[in-house]
Amino acid sequence: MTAHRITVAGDRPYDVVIGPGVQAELGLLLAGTPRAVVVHSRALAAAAGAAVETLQEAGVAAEAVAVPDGEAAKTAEVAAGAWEEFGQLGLTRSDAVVGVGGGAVTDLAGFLAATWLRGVRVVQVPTSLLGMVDAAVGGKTGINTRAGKNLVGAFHPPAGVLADTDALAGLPEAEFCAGLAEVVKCGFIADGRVLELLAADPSGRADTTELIARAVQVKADAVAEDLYDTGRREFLNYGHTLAHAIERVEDFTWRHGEAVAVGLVFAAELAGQAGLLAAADVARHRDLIAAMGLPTTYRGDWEQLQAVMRVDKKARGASLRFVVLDGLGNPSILTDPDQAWLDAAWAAVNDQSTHPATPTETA
Ligand SMILES: NC(=O)c1ccc[n+]([C@@H]2O[C@H](COP(=O)([O-])OP(=O)(O)OC[C@H]3O[C@@H](n4cnc5c(N)ncnc54)[C@H](O)[C@@H]3O)[C@@H](O)[C@H]2O)c1
Ligand SMILES: O=C(O)C(=O)C[C@@H](O)[C@H](O)[C@H](O)COP(=O)(O)O
Ligand SMILES: [Zn+2]
Repeated sequence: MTAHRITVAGDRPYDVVIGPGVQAELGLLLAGTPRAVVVHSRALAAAAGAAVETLQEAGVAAEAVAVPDGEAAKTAEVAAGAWEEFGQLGLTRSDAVVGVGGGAVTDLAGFLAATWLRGVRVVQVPTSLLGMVDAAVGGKTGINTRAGKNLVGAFHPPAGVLADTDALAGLPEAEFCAGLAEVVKCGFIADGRVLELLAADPSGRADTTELIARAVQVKADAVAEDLYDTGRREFLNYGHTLAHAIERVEDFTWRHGEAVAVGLVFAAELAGQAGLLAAADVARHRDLIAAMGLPTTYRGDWEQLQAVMRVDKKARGASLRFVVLDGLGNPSILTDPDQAWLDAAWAAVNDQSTHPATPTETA
């Protein structure tokens, strides 16, 4: 099977390569680089080992640096520990960082690359579906703080992204499913074909590579126009205002994609309340997301969630801003929606009678 190659345009364009075995291109991408550190969690030690080997065969002195798994990687303490290791390894500006893992590790690896010596190259090798379709692409890097998700970070585009679909064979089903939340998000905001493919096969297994390529194209188009998130890129945040609040309130024990799934239903309900989205399209959100095996409801403290939403990066001063759809495929920003609309949208996702156990409990 030939690989898909999607170029993300910008000052320093780069390719996202998608397909089986594409990790082997790492040596080519970093040829001539004296040294590289491969940042990974222990869960991905084998994939990181393969990356180190590929680099060494290409003449790059490569070392693996292990960090905690999942959201536990995205802390100031972990970043500080990695900076110390980079110092001991003597990483200079001609060297590079390679991120191997899910979105949490690629977010951290990107942040380390953005901050070390005020910026060294990073190549991302995402191993989760969510990392391939979203996190590893676009140069948003960051870590969490007690106040919220991704509150510290930098825009630091990668030098390349190698989405090796062979890695998905080892990805747990619940993680694959969580990654589909970002895929269906791209369907709702920009690419109706994604919605058709997922409606025909909600598991996402029949057309995985096409779905990855379509989601990456949606992201590439937004990032190329608006790297710094001041306009069109904000639409990629569809569903994330509530999602990030859920993640924070749940102490980052909810999968990002599962929180996004609830956030998408909430955002659709909000647009319905605002008279922007037809009832059938609101129902389409809920039905498709449920068919995909993702949560559509959440039981939580509405006052607390609203307080956390106020530190969302889209907020401006006292104004809350939400990405909503003014019809499918037509995202826009809704500023300071009526409290009654917010309360009604919350009531629609806070349906305790159908609420399952938290996703990580059922994994
Ligand atoms: N920077 C961005 O633009 C952006 C976009 C979307 C999401 N994100 C971030 O990405 C993170 C979520 O990423 P995620 O869903 O990949 O979660 P994750 O990184 O926590 O990975 C989920 C789990 O899957 C495991 N895993 C990953 N690949 C595997 C494989 N091939 N085989 C077996 N296990 C594997 C990981 O070890 C981890 O336990 C969140 O922190 C989110 O904020 C960032
Ligand atoms: O790339 C973007 O821009 C996105 O909004 C993609 C999101 O899926 C992603 O979760 C991102 O990390 C959220 O960004 P944030 O700025 O809200 O932290
Ligand atoms: Zn996201």
